[in-house]
Amino acid sequence: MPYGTLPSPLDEQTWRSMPAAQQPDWPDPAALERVCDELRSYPPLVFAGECDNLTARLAAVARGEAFLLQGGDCAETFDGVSADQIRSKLKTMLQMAAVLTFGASVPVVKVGRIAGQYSKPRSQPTETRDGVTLPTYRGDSVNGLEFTAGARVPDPQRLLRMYNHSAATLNLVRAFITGGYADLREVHSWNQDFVRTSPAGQRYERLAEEIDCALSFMRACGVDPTELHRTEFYTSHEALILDYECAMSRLDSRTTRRYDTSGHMIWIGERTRQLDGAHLEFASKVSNPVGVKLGPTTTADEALTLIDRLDPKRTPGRLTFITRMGAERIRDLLPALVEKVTAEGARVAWVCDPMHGNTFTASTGHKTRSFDAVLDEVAGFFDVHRALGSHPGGIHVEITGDDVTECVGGGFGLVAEDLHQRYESACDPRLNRSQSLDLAFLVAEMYRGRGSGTGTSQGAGPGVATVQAVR
Ligand SMILES: O=C[C@H](O)[C@H](O)COP(=O)(O)O
Ligand SMILES: C=C(OP(=O)(O)O)C(=O)O
Ligand SMILES: [Mn+2]
Repeated sequence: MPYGTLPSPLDEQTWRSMPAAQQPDWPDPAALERVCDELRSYPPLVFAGECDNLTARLAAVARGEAFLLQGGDCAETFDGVSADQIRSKLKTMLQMAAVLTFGASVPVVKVGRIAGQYSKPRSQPTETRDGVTLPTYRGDSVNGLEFTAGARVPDPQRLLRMYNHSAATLNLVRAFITGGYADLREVHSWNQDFVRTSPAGQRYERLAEEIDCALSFMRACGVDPTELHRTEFYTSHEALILDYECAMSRLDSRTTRRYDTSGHMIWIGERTRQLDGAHLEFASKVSNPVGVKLGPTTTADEALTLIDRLDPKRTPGRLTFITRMGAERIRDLLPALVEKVTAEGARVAWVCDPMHGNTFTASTGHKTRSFDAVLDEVAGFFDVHRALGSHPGGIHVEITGDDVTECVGGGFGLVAEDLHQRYESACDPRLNRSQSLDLAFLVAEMYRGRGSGTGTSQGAGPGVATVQAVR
């Protein structure tokens, strides 16, 4: 048994005396407590040793020896837990990783926003439609997306469903990863349903042929690429609902260190990274690799305090800074943070989230993002890190394997008027499969130093009005 009920100093509870932002207003605290007791009795979803392995991989990212691809839905939904949907997400991540590994000649650490990404911080506590005001949707772990008073009441039973849906998802992901689906020799099969219809698919197919040639060459040289049969794939989510994360934390019987066993990596969001807040306190007590989103208001001193609190021993791989400044501001805002953190001697992994600083409302009323702005933020991220000699360590993206129409631009030149066709996200707009692959190719070029790392924002694209920036 990897986990036991070793005596706990109750360290994991210290966050309770601190302000916790973005927590649901559970109507029945006793019902919540019963749910948490039940969660505490459940097996962990991940094993501490796996979290340590991911820390080691992220240490390579921090040292400049690997690249992080972290991606998936903005908000997973319970209805989305089907074999088809899980396969499709995984396939897209594997294709992006193949493009990056081969195109940029760098090991890629694959981390899904998956098997736990069910909780959402929101800008507003309420939402009004046609004169009716209800609490906002906070993710399937908390309330329902349907716009009815009943659905929007927070229900702690949903935390149990989050556990079960995460377990089912993780089970299938593990089966695919270890059972041969993720074998690099399957590089063509991930593309089967896609190649004919899409320029990105066709470009991918050419790359897959090159990979085949490389594998044949290795075999001809007597190198047995059986290592390629399996890959590593890790899970991550925003550690938002602290009652859940706390109930899922366990002491590792090998080391007596505490881990949040709801996922391999957790991150703290832009809205919950207060230095005196409960989220930071909780994260400081668990040994998983931790990410922190850094938005445009982040000061260098805040970044240094985050390092002191979360990574006092300066363990490479423990802390990942996920910057999300917006395409227009990254070149101005990122250098000071990187310079001060570097001067302090901290070895964090720097990762770019080019999604959350580039959200706006289209003329049609849809919350969207422009592919050009996403690309431009990544280009700015590369520009800054290249100029400062630090390592552009990865991307953190909201993507799906489906051909949705949620972000404008990309290979098919989606415009605002297209967005209604397949807008399926429960929260933020995701890059569809073709846009995700396009991005992977362009990032691979930037990594190799050939791409437009000096790009400028090309605006929102035709037919799209920037009505209102969304934080
Ligand atoms: O995913 C991130 C946040 O939950 C999201 O961007 C907030 O969106 P909102 O501004 O619609 O609340
Ligand atoms: C809420 C999110 O991002 P941020 O905290 O950066 O706004 C997210 O990643 O979905
Ligand atoms: Mn999001």
